[in-house]
Amino acid sequence: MRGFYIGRFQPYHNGHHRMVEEIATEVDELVLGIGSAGDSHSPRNPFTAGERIMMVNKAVSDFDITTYAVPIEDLDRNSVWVSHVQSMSPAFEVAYSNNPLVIQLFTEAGVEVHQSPMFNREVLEGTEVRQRMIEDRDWESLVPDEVADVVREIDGIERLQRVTATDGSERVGDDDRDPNPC
Ligand SMILES: Nc1ncnc2c1ncn2[C@@H]1O[C@H](COP(=O)(O)OP(=O)(O)OP(=O)(O)O)[C@@H](O)[C@H]1O
Ligand SMILES: NC(=O)c1ccc[n+]([C@@H]2O[C@H](COP(=O)(O)O)[C@@H](O)[C@H]2O)c1
Repeated sequence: MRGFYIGRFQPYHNGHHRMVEEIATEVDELVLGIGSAGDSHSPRNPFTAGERIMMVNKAVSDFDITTYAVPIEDLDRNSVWVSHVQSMSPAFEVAYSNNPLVIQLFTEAGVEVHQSPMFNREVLEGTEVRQRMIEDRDWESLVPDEVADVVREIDGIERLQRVTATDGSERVGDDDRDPNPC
């Protein structure tokens, strides 16, 4: 049986890895959807699809299943997103997600969805990993070694810190202003 698991994987961390470990007991092939594939170089999505494919491929190579990493770009229309995913991915029988919107869209499209427990979510969260990267605190212990190697290879910490920094020109309250005052 072939499964499908999508995430932004910004970066791929030990929570994702535990989830793949569990999924590997249920399927013999797994498609790893690299979500929001067009996004990169921003505080929430610092890494490119290609960089995330490197992280995922290297990290899952020890598991005893066949995996395929497939980049999936976002669409403005949720109602056709599952068809978009299916058009890009090898066919799959079951989708894995803990994301309520993803679960809803797959369920409405008639695709079986399995959820998993959240593993050590207090720290195993992409947001927490990126925050630690920005603050030069220990992030390596939250990701597989292969992912840490990729982040170092691409100078990922320097990039994230730079795209997160402001140039000091913003004023307090700027974000609250109506962009189209009439
Ligand atoms: N610690 C975890 N245990 C189990 N599943 C997780 C864990 N962290 C994320 N997931 C699940 O993996 C999928 C992909 O998650 P995603 O790539 O958005 O990671 P995230 O940690 O939620 O990232 P971010 O904080 O950047 O939004 C989602 O279904 C999410 O619920
Ligand atoms: N309309 C859309 O493009 C659409 C809908 C649902 C999920 N997604 C994507 O699927 C991925 C879901 O992963 P997360 O569980 O990590 O949020 C994200 O990249 C998200 O942007 C996209």
